[in-house]
Amino acid sequence: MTSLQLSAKEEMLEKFLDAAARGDLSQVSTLLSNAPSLINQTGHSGWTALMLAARNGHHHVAEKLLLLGCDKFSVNSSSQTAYDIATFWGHRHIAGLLGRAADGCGRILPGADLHPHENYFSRETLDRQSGRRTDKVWLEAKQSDSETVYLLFSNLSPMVRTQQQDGSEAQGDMKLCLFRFEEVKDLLLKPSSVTIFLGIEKTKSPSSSSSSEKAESLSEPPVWFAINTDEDAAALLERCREKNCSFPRSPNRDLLKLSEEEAGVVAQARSVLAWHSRYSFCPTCGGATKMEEGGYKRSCLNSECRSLQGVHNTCYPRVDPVVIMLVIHPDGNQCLLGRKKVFPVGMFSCLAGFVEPGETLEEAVRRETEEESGVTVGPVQYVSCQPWPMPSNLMIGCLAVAVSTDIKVDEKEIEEARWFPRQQVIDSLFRGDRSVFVIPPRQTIAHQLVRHWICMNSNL
Ligand SMILES: NC(=O)c1ccc[n+]([C@@H]2O[C@H](COP(=O)([O-])OP(=O)(O)OC[C@H]3O[C@@H](n4cnc5c(N)ncnc54)[C@H](O)[C@@H]3O)[C@@H](O)[C@H]2O)c1
Ligand SMILES: [Mg+2]
Ligand SMILES: [Mg+2]
Ligand SMILES: [Mg+2]
Ligand SMILES: [Zn+2]
Repeated sequence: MTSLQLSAKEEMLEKFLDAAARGDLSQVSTLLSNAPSLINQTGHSGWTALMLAARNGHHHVAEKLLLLGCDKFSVNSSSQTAYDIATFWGHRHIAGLLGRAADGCGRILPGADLHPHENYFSRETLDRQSGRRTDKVWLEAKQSDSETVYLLFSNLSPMVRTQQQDGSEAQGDMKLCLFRFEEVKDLLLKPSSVTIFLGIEKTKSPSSSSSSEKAESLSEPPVWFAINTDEDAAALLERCREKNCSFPRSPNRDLLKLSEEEAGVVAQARSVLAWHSRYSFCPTCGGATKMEEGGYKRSCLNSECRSLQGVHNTCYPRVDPVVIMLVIHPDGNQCLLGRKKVFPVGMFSCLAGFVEPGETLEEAVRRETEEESGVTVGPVQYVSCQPWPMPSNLMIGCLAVAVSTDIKVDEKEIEEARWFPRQQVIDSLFRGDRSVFVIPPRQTIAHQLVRHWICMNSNL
């Protein structure tokens, strides 16, 4: 492609985005009929036409873009969808349009917020195909298929390559190293390796595919597996043809640099691999176990073991539910955030805690808030959840309303907790002001809960 062609394309994109931002429906329609691929493209700011229409309150443009199949879930560099933007700028009619489920679910679940809140670590790019896990013949055939994709984990860390050499922390700076069967087949045979089936790549929407693409899509998309091995890490890195590869040492920080798609795959793979590494022996009798069902089951080898009678949850990968809550002051204008000693300087986050056996989510929110801050909580509302693969938590995000306001922290866990006025939260969240406090990164559900609260009532 020549630079002239490239600039003509760029010019057309600029025109298209500008028309969407101005609400010029006829120009948006004309440009799209000439170049349909413009629909999901972003400009320098990382904003799509839909985001610009949502920002400026152009309902008719947003409606047209949705009708033509644009992706309403894509996010800008601040992780905002068009829905977030419409809500933040107070364009409720557009937020309503974007939040509406196409199949009329709104009638069946009146009053429900049907806009799916997508958190980091939650995007599902693979179809897990759980039915295939018991098909040993199919799994074995797929393991040696030349199209199959392997992720390589060492000490539960995936091999990644870093794009930037300046130690940048930005999301997308890290990419997973992908391997083929030939490159890892020796590892599959090692008794100490654990190989799990992740799923099949999801196919793209068939609506716009040409006939040649349709023929191609008849063959099954690539299958993904993950291997965890205790082979020497330096020798493993030599297997990769890419430069700047490593196994990140600090998952809590480093795994936040992946793209949304790759983070979703890692959330699944790391949690299941961590379960295998922690549950080598049968929790019921202490006997040896064997892996089954593509890595989604471990069965005891002791034929007398009680875990073999009926269904035992010890045989399946564990998930630990954790409630995480943004507690709102009874005046509606302050929220409760706390800090642990281990947090980076100045950082305050939502309170959180493990759900205990025999406890509802609402009770867990009330108990943990009261334990950690001394504040009593009344109504609790679920917002969204986030898999947190360190090693296998499910963070259940809630808003809660306080009925008492005096703070008395549990010093064993929390160093300090405070009520933060809405304006201070806005300054930290949107203006990057670190003078009062620092909010956790946007990949955390804590950040998203705070953002949700601010956007919920904003009419700026
Ligand atoms: N993604 C986010 O935004 C975010 C924010 C805050 C916390 N988190 C995660 O939530 C998790 C729980 O939060 P917390 O530490 O405040 O919980 P918490 O307040 O319940 O306190 C943790 C303590 O509970 C005990 N405990 C009870 N059940 C446990 C279990 N199943 N596993 C481990 N420990 C258990 C341990 O003694 C542990 O030290 C942490 O692991 C943290 O990584 C994520
Ligand atoms: Mg806690
Ligand atoms: Mg606690
Ligand atoms: Mg607890
Ligand atoms: Zn057993």
